[in-house]
Amino acid sequence: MTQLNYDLLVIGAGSAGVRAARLAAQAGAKVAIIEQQALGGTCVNYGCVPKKLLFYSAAYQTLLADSGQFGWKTASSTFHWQTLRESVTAAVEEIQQAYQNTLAKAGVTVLFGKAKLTASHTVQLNGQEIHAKQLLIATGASAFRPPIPGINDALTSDDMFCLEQLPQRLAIIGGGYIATEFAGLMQRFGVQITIIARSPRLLMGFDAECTEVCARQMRANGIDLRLSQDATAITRLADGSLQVTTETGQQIVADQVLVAAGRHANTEALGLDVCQLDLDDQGFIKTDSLGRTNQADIFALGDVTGGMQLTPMAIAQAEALIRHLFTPPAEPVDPDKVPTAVFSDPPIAQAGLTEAIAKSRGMTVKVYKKTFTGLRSRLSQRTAKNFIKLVVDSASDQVLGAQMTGPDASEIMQGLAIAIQAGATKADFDRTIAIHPTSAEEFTSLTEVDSEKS
Ligand SMILES: Cc1cc2nc3c(=O)[nH]c(=O)nc-3n(C[C@H](O)[C@H](O)[C@H](O)COP(=O)(O)OP(=O)(O)OC[C@H]3O[C@@H](n4cnc5c(N)ncnc54)[C@H](O)[C@@H]3O)c2cc1C
Ligand SMILES: NC(=O)c1ccc[n+]([C@@H]2O[C@H](COP(=O)([O-])OP(=O)(O)OC[C@H]3O[C@@H](n4cnc5c(N)ncnc54)[C@H](O)[C@@H]3O)[C@@H](O)[C@H]2O)c1
Repeated sequence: MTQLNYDLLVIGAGSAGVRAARLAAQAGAKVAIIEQQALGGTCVNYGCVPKKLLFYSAAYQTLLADSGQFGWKTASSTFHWQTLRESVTAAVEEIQQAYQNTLAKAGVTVLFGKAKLTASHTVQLNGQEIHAKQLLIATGASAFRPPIPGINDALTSDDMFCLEQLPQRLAIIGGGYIATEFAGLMQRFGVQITIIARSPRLLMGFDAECTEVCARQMRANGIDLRLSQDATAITRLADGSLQVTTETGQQIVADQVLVAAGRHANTEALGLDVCQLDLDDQGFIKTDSLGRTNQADIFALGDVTGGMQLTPMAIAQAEALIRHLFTPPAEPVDPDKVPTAVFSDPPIAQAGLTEAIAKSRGMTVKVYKKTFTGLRSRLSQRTAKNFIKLVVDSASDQVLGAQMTGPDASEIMQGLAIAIQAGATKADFDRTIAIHPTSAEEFTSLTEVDSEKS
């Protein structure tokens, strides 16, 4: 059996693993990274990147539908899924290649195959034993299938990117990021959507008013939202369609079912028992804020550790760990400062604290918010409303959080996240000169609302 030795061995070449491996190699360590599928992990291959490309495609539906009011005489347009799917695949392959080049340039050895721990410093891969002084587990997460009869007939988000053809009717189980994003995309591509969500509203971690504005618009777009409904079974009917039954006896018939009920840690068959790593009650690897596990020299980062399952979070954790190992001290990532967006239709974005979180921590806050119609809707005649909100600490005037539902929310929020990170006050927002005419300018002129009365 061949033996290989490294300073750091990374398992999983997704957002967390690739960043950690590259930085460690640049700091002078002898590093190898093991990947069982494609470089780039979920974000590049089955997540952020292909999803956002579908999102851009879906936006054309709106633009084309409204173009007449803006003076364009267009021939009737049709949507061709296979063309989009092939363009997206080609773009993803280019990014995989860019990852390969980046790792090679940094001097990281890339090994393909499924890694399994055989001792706390030893991994088995394709019949080889690999030893490392330090081990980093960055194996990510995959779609969780709730244990209900027929669940194996459901698709996961991974499957959505390789569909041969789009279904006419899609039932989506779940009310989080993936459910709302795919509902919006597929609806724009002409698929009839029903969402079956256990929660009383969509996107429970987001501001309730933001999600309400989004849900109202989703309904207006024709999406059937069944909230507070727990799916209890999926049954294949005689004509090949699938029927989802809920706890309250509702029955939804569709051609395909997408399960988007959260993601579970990729730790199965990894051999974690040989090093007695502590896991939480959902199976995620327990770490401290710098990625240290209960075992010396074994670290874990990204989705496999639970918490905020976002690419920038995985990358920031990797940067903090490598700083801790090579150029200490390192500052852990502050989850309160992680902005996020849902690429739903309309999109939602937030930075900092929501009103509910701030209040649950006993903070006294002032709330500023506004519902308005974007200028574009004046010509398109759309009824969609934008909603924006600022949460401000009453004592210091510091802006604790910002939220938005509406077009470009994610792009606008990235700028606001910088202001919040820098500790800007409401007075700073107010004395900022607007860029006119934009939706973002509304953030510079918000007046207070008594959130208890509104
Ligand atoms: C549909 C979807 C859309 C998303 N959209 C966004 C978005 O818009 N913005 C955002 O910030 N986040 C988004 N995310 C979340 C984001 O993709 C993840 O948070 C991020 O990819 C996590 O990175 P990671 O490195 O922890 O894990 P991953 O990227 O999942 O990487 C883990 C890698 O480990 C490999 N692996 C697992 N086990 C083994 C083994 N035994 N041996 C070898 N290799 C192994 C896997 O094949 C995988 O490549 C989305 C996720 C999904 C599913
Ligand atoms: N734009 C982005 O940044 C983005 C996009 C997609 C995914 N992601 C990441 O991926 C993660 C996974 O996405 P997700 O949408 O699968 O998870 P999620 O945690 O966002 O939502 C899961 C949803 O499934 C529901 N649910 C759970 N068990 C259920 C059951 N048995 N029956 C019915 N409903 C059930 C929950 O109530 C919740 O609404 C997200 O938490 C997010 O971190 C991020």
